[in-house]
Amino acid sequence: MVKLKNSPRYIAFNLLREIFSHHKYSNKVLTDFFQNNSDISNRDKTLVFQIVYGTIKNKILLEYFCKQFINPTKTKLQYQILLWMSLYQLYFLDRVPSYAIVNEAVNIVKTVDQKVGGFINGVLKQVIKKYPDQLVFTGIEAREKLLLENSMPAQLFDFFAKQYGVERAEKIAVDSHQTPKISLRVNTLKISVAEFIKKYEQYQLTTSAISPNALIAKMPVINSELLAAGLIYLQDEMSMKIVEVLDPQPNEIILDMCSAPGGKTTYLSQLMNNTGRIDAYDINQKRLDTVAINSERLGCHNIELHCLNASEIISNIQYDKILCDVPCSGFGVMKRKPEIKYQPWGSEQLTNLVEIQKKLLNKAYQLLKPGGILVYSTCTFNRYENDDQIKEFLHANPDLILLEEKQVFGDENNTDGFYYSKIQKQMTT
Ligand SMILES: C[S@@+](CC[C@H](N)C(=O)[O-])C[C@H]1O[C@@H](n2cnc3c(N)ncnc32)[C@H](O)[C@@H]1O
Repeated sequence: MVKLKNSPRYIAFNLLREIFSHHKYSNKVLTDFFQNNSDISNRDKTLVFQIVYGTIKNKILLEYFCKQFINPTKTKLQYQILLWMSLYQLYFLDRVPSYAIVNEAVNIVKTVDQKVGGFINGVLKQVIKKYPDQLVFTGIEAREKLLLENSMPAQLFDFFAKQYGVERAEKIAVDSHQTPKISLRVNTLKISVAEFIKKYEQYQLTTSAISPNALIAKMPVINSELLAAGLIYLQDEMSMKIVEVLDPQPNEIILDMCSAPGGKTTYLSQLMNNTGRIDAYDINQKRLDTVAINSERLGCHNIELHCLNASEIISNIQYDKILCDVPCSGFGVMKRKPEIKYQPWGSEQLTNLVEIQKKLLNKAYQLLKPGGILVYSTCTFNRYENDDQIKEFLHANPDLILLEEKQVFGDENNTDGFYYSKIQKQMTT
């Protein structure tokens, strides 16, 4: 039993249960787990990561094939999860023979309930008999195939199609299933981009067409010494672009209303060359601690942290510039966090987010000096959170001018999807 508890599949099963039962984010669950279990070998870590991430990424497809053999309404979620992850290993990973996958699934389920071993064994053997080599679709239409292949819930697809058209929704679905690039920001507080490229060519780096300080790596940098030394921050190119749109200058006083985990805050600091001051707020203390850790690692010394609901800031400061990078539905980062697709998105959840964003925007308006610049951004595709939100904001505050607005879709440059608008408060006459 001790052996089983250390097995990557048993670990993956438990992490997947946690993610699916409590709507948690896989990157957070995986990071926390590995931080608390540093004795796991790199090889086992990779397998756990592959099974967890691959099962989530392909959940709708795996569920579709499992349903041919079980009645999901009568099968507990945890047994379905075990079947999904077993099918993922059988048809997407080629390292392990099928009998080993079946045996281990049976042993895993026995730790939950001895009596269910036969059921899991039977289902998996039927699946292998029907699909000896690969999972094949029969008799389904193009739309259903697209949704299954990209594990896109039909309701979410229709939501995108209603707002942006069917063609765009199809691109969103396909992009949501791609593998994101390894994009990193060179911390020019410590090293220049040119020097970095020369010194670390083993990561097979290429420059970015989107940001001068971004590089794309072919080799993984996740466990590298570069992170520990604060030479890089793992950041999507579009996330960097948003900071560049705000265009922070040395010695300015800048407000960052929703700063955690600190990707944009520390980039602001970098572009200001550690001068001036950034007031960085976040409502969540644990997440704000991460901003502190990242700032320390990157050598950013012009950041003051405040744990508070930023829509309730009481201050006389009139900021030169404000970044309002609000909490949002996050549909632009589905290829990094595929579980976003399966959250129970209803009008209530989305309306709540829109209300929070509106309050943050209203506070930003109060705290922006005349002539000052505000950048509002989300990492999502949803007009209510994006262009409609800003239209209403501008309508309510006629002294604001829209300087720039953009909805970026992830397929355009294999980046995360983002929306931003750059707004200026007119000088009083
Ligand atoms: C999109 S994330 C920010 C990402 C960050 N700007 C970056 O680039 O690393 C949104 C953040 O807003 C925080 N948040 C949510 N509601 C808030 C509020 N009312 N006031 C301040 N922060 C809030 C969340 O805790 C979360 O960390």
